[in-house]
Amino acid sequence: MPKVRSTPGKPRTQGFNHSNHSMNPERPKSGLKGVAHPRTKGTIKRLQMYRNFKAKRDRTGKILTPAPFQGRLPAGTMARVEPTPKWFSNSRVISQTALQKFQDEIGKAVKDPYQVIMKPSQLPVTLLNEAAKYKRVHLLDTESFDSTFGPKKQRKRVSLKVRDLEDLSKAADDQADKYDSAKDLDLIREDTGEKKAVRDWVFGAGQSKRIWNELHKVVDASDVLLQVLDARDPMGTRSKYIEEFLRKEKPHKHLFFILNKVDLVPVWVTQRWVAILSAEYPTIAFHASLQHPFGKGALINLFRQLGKLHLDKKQISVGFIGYPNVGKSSVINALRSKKVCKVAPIAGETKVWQYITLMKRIFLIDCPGVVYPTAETDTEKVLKGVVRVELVTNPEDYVDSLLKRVRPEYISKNYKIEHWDTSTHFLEQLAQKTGKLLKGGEPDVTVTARMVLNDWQRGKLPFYVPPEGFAVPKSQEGKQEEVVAEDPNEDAKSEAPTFVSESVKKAREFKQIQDFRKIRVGLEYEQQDVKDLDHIDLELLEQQKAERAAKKKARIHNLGEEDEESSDGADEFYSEDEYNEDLQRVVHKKAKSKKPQQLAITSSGKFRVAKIQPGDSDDAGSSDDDGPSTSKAPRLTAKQKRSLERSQKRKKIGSNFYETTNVKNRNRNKKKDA
Ligand SMILES: Nc1nc2c(ncn2[C@@H]2O[C@H](COP(=O)(O)OP(=O)(O)OP(=O)(O)O)[C@@H](O)[C@H]2O)c(=O)[nH]1
Repeated sequence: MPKVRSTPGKPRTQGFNHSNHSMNPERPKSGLKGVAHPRTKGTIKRLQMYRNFKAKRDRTGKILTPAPFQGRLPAGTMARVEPTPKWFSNSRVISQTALQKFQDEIGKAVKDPYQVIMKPSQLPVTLLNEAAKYKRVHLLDTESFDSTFGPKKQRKRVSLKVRDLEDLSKAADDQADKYDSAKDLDLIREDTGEKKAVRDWVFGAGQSKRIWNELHKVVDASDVLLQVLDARDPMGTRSKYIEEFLRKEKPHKHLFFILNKVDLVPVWVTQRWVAILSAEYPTIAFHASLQHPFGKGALINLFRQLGKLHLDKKQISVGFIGYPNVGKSSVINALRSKKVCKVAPIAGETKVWQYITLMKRIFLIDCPGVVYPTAETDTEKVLKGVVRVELVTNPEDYVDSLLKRVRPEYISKNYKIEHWDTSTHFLEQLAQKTGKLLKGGEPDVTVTARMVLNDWQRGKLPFYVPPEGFAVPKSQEGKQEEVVAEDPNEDAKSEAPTFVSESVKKAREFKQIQDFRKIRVGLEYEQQDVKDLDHIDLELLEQQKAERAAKKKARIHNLGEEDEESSDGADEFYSEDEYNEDLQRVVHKKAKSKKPQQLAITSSGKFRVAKIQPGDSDDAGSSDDDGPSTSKAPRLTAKQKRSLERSQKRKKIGSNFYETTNVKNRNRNKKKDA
């Protein structure tokens, strides 16, 4: 029987479609002859969609049935945009005053190195910079109207700088006036026999493309950057270039200063430099030593504050950047109390960046020393320790400047030489004294000069650049002027504010006031170099100390009942000694008690005691495999366990072969005993 359709030629609009047509999503899959891979429903629907989105045209191309987007509504009908709020989901309108307030307040916070903006990516930061609004569309800058239709469509027009003959003669006259024969490279000059010496390659140290790449890798990988400065010459080892780069290009990265080697300068100098530098960036004085570190507590405290501010981040990377030989690797070693980075008294010891884990969430990155593009002379490079003394060709050339920088009393004391006229005279006397002689008893000036320069680079000769605002003693005025005149960072110096209370105020807000009296100065300074400390922060320090002691007492007293929620002053300063002391005391106390409690150190550095719940899981970061603990024994964090182990360990000298080596029969004797 023939099929019956309601309207011949039109597709079926209702009922089941049983046809075997390949575009029928309902067609039966089985029994299709000659079809190896029948189309799935999804494919058919997609193909239908393409078909429906195409306009149907006749042979001449005239549209018979328009595609949905090509249709025109008949005159008089109204087209409406669907009234839904989703059209506005990505935008928000704020009033002009609110925008102004946002720009003022966030703008201030962004520029302040003492403030941290949390989640900057979620703020409309482009609103801060009005220029950004206009910077977005640069269509005409990148592509002019002439080249819009491709390079071949460009109209070739001769570009002439002048329009007529008059213009041309005027331009020629102007050029003739400006001509400077000294700058003319094509001018053939008479050979005077005088030629510029080729610069020694050693003076290019720390400037190679490779080192700069390393620096940029570290900058990119770090959330926080610590610029390590040498306390003897902080402005000379500081890089305005990097600071500017970070401020403009990476405003979300925090920059701090570490004033290292504070054991080599008088304490008041450290105090004053910290105050000067703190006006610009938070500064921490540091002595990178494994035995007697200074500033470690303050730095760890800073990391903890940062960790607390960025609880959303899994880890915080801290990059150490700075001049060669300022002690970046040493600071890392001091923080870890262990030799994890290679350290040497010569520049360029760190070759590539390296990652070091400090805490569970804090990673440190050591960077090779970078020399920034400034107009430094070779003498400055040698005296800043940028170049290795053994590679310098004529070391005696630099001794003269060295003798001008160090007070004669210190030189006399160090080398037991009373008087000298010139640097050569000094070197000759020293060579005689130390037995550095050539054939025929001639003093070996070169080797002696190397020795003196090495002493200087290793911090054996007392020297420091006087901090700004320091009145130079009358007797030393001439010498100090020379030092100041040679300083390449003269601009930076004059920009630096004097010892203002503003910087002290900032440091107080930052809660990193350090007790400079604890610095162990390793060099003997005399006369004018010895000065009292400014008591401006010391009083505050005492006050803070008393407060902390009272709080600590209360904390120890209340230990067991105190809860994290009830604890206040999460940002309080907590020195490293106090921290270790507390840790030991609490660990021992808890280890003795048999209360079924779990002890943990909260992120705020407080001790939190929480009741053990049945089936309570281990701390996420704890990697100890001490086996399952019973509910009765106090559960300790990995750090506490390690500290407990350390305190219980017997002191050994040397090592037992069977304990340190993985040998087959290690437990043979033990079994026998059993
Ligand atoms: N007296 C004193 N010496 C320090 C201090 N910190 C570092 N040094 C010494 O300075 C020298 C250079 O230290 P490094 O840690 O290798 O310096 P660096 O900045 O990593 O050097 P590069 O590897 O060239 O980048 C070493 O001899 C250290 O012992 C400090 O606080 N006090």
